[in-house]
Amino acid sequence: MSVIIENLTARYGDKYILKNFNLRVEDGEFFVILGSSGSGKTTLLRSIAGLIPIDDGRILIDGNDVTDLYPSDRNIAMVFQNFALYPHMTVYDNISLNLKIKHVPKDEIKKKVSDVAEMLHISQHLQKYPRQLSGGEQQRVGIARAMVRDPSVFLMDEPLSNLDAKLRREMLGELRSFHEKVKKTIIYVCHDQDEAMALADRILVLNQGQIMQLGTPDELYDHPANVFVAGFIGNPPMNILECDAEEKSGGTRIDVMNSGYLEVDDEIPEGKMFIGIRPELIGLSDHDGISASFDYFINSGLNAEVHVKIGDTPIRAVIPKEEIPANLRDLRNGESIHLKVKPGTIYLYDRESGSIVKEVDYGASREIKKAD
Ligand SMILES: Nc1ncnc2c1ncn2[C@@H]1O[C@H](COP(=O)(O)OP(=O)(O)OP(=O)(O)O)[C@@H](O)[C@H]1O
Repeated sequence: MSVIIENLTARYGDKYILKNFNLRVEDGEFFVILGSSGSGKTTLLRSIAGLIPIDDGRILIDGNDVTDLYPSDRNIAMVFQNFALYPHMTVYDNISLNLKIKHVPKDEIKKKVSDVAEMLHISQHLQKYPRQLSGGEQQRVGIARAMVRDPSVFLMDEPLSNLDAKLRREMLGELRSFHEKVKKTIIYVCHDQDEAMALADRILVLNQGQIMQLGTPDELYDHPANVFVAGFIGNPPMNILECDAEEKSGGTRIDVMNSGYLEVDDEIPEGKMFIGIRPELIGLSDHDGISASFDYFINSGLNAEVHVKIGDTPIRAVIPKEEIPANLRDLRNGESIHLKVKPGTIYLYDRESGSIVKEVDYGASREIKKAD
């Protein structure tokens, strides 16, 4: 079912967290709210759940105004970061508790619990206590407990953040397939862009209560609308560097931190901006290109993440295995190195507002010229 938020205002004391906030989540969407700590994600989720009072605005679930309803009457279920299971109850009792409170007949409870337990691969644990389960299993119990209530909307607040990296990866896949099975609206809060990219149909990037961008994972990755999103999406994130654009016959010359320049055929407004270059587009060169100094590298086997600096500004390059220079291991910290930019999209952002000025297909047009 759809969730519509109209002109929501929420504050703690005199501190406004969300002001005239509007959002529409479509029926059946896996919708992720992504933002760093303190951006207002939990406040937004709790407002939808009815767990905190809101100052102004309306919340509609499936077209019905639920603003004045108790959380229990909103037909939503929440899954929390800390699982919040009752330690003295078995898994079966934890999952079935809400149904018992609602006096659902015993047979029906049994069938519902057995169905969700099967779907979440926890059937063999129903008679155990939470402490006898791994973190991932406990989290599945938390989801099962939300699921048996058959809500219209699932609200999930960082449900995977207490799990170790390997388990979190596994759970990402399971959550996606869970969503495909139940086809319910899920609103999911997290601060990890990898998690958001893996799960979401659409992502809302939130910063200090403001929507920075809303779009599909690909839209956010391919067309980040501002430096905030550019620096948030992508792992490692995009390099954002100061630059200065100057018109040059038939194109533009972009000076990068007085350490080198790129020439593009596009016409770009002249002046100081930020240039955004994905780490995957940066290569190393022996002599020409943008001057930088070597810092260190991390070899992942598949590629090398090379860290360099221009002045105090760190820059990351991700070099595929086959392009790693033979002398990389010999480079010393502080040694002079040169960067080249491979053909691909580069981004120019306004220095003041941080908004996108232009996306430029760097290198492509010149390659076409060569082909002529
Ligand atoms: N009960 C409260 N009383 C006062 N201020 C609060 C309260 N809860 C949250 N805040 C403040 O509101 C702001 C937004 O908090 P919120 O929990 O919504 O952020 P978040 O994006 O979910 O962060 P995190 O990822 O750290 O949970 C923060 O500055 C926080 O300190």
